[in-house]
Amino acid sequence: MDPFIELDGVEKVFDVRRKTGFLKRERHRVRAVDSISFTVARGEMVGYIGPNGAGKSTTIKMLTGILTPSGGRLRVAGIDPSRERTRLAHRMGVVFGQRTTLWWDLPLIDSYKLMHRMYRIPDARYRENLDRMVELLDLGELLAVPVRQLSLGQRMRGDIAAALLHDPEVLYLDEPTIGLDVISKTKVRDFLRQLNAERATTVLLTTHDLQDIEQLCSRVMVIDHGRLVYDGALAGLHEAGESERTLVVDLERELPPIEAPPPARVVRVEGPRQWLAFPASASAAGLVARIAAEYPLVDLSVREPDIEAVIAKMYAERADRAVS
Ligand SMILES: Nc1ncnc2c1ncn2[C@@H]1O[C@H](COP(=O)(O)OP(=O)(O)OP(=O)(O)O)[C@@H](O)[C@H]1O
Repeated sequence: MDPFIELDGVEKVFDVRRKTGFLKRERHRVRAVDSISFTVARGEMVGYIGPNGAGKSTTIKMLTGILTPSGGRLRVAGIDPSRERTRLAHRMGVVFGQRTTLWWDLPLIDSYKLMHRMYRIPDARYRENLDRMVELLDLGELLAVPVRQLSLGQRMRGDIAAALLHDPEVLYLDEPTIGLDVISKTKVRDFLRQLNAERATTVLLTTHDLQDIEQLCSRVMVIDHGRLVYDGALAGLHEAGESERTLVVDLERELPPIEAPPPARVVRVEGPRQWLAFPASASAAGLVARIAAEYPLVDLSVREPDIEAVIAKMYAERADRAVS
């Protein structure tokens, strides 16, 4: 593996002053990122998720060199971002879903022309990249439109193109699909998939929309209270979250709750239909055989745990542990 992004025990502590009385201020420290270590290989597309205030944006700001870590070691392409931010700027692209890097009053194309000069992109490369972005992100008719007149989805596509005109090796995306309609989301996701496949651009993606992760990332990192609590395949989150699957059983008639072998248990009864929860890691076969032998079974289906529920459960369990 060629580690492109490397974090080793990285920390970020903010000193915050809080007003506690008329003239009284109290200082306290917020540990926004708490000893995080991970590596991302060149060409990987990784999801970086966590609840509000978990430390995602702080991590991205350190990766881009906007913030300096309070401790630990951080390198991107072998470069310390906070020390050599300008050198790294030519090799990375950043898109913040809630902010734009485009000039509000100018037509989209003028922002691109300004970036062409700012990043000193060679003419041929600029033209080639621009043509490609215009085609893939469907920007043709938007180039002459002032940015403030673009819809959110159009502006987001415009911002993604802007972040990629200089051919960065790594792209940081902070909520790239926030507020977009389904069609725009699909366009953005299709484009990112293609970019990653064709150019092997390394992508770190922060999102609250788990479909972004499901459709784009084979690896996901979960951060909570500044700590990395999971790093692995999306599918593995089910086990990490100790989630449950549901067996939906249709009986011939309304009956009292099925007596299932624990930990399986009936969680809902509606007429002849009953819902049984059982651990996602267990096989359904034994449970199904037992119910079929003892009850007048008409039909059944197994429902996989919904990934959002798994993650919500994971956060809730960690919060419980922190309190107890
Ligand atoms: N400049 C700052 N000064 C003081 N505290 C800060 C600063 N920036 C972030 N924090 C605090 O650090 C913690 C992590 O914030 P961060 O913005 O990184 O979270 P996040 O995971 O990106 O959240 P969200 O999903 O809401 O954007 C929060 O408690 C936040 O209040």
